Amino acid sequence: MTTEDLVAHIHRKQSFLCIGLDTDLEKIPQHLLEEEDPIFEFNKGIIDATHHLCVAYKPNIAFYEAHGVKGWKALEKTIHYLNKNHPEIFTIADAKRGDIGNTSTRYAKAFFENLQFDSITVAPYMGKDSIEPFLAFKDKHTILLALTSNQGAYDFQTQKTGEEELYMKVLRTSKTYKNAENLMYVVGATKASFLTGIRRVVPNSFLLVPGVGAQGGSLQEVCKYGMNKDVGLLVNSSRGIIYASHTTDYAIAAAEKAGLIQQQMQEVLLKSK
Ligand SMILES: O=c1ccn([C@@H]2O[C@H](COP(=O)(O)O)[C@@H](O)[C@H]2O)c(=O)[nH]1
Repeated sequence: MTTEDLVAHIHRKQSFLCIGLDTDLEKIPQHLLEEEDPIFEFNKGIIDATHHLCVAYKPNIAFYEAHGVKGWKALEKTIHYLNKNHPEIFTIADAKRGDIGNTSTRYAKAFFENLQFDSITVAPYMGKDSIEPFLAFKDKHTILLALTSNQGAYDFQTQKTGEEELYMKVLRTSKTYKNAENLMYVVGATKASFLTGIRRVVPNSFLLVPGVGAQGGSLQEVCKYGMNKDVGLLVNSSRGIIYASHTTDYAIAAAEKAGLIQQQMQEVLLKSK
């Protein structure tokens, strides 16, 4: 998917919501455990109820890998279901990969070619030759971890390396990579006050912003400091939406939560006109 397609989709739906499919067998409604593939059934219920309210879905790969072959099959079914029924929706494999170039190429093939995701999250720690193999795929997007939402972000990411903080160095250096136009960045909603500085370095890039909802980040603050002329934001909520109810009405409850966020996003978009 091109960035232009994503921007048009955001304006059409008046939403820049990404719903996280962090599907946990211990949290999904009990009745689904009787299904042959409870993870897929849960995801299908969430997608059917919420697809008109969001522009992206982000399965976190850990929740699938934890179940071995069964989990991987559920992931495969989920991405096929999305691509077949909602091809306009931007899909993010939250896999946080990255390795020496030869290996990164295999990760890229696994998620971009085999599974047909539109994007993947990648850790920047191993540098240029670990990231460029992902960037080589046309109309696929590599979402680099810049400033993450967790407390541990302060251990390394905000520490100075020479003149600037490590996350700033990640932003600035990655802009010099081949096919850098295919880059997006993860910035946690819990770090909204950093967004002004981040926008000085990457004014035009899309930011994937996790951390509203369960982690307490503020949508309003993220929009205030992070929005650009193309909106430039995909704001993710996982648990806050998909576990709004733990019983048979889980999909309706998820749609209600997603609808509230979409309304707030619409208000922001109208005001920014
Ligand atoms: O900095 C980061 C990077 C990734 N995540 C992931 O996003 C979701 C957030 O889930 P919530 O339930 O909305 O808190 C989850 O998959 C994380 O692994 C992040 O939170 N922060």
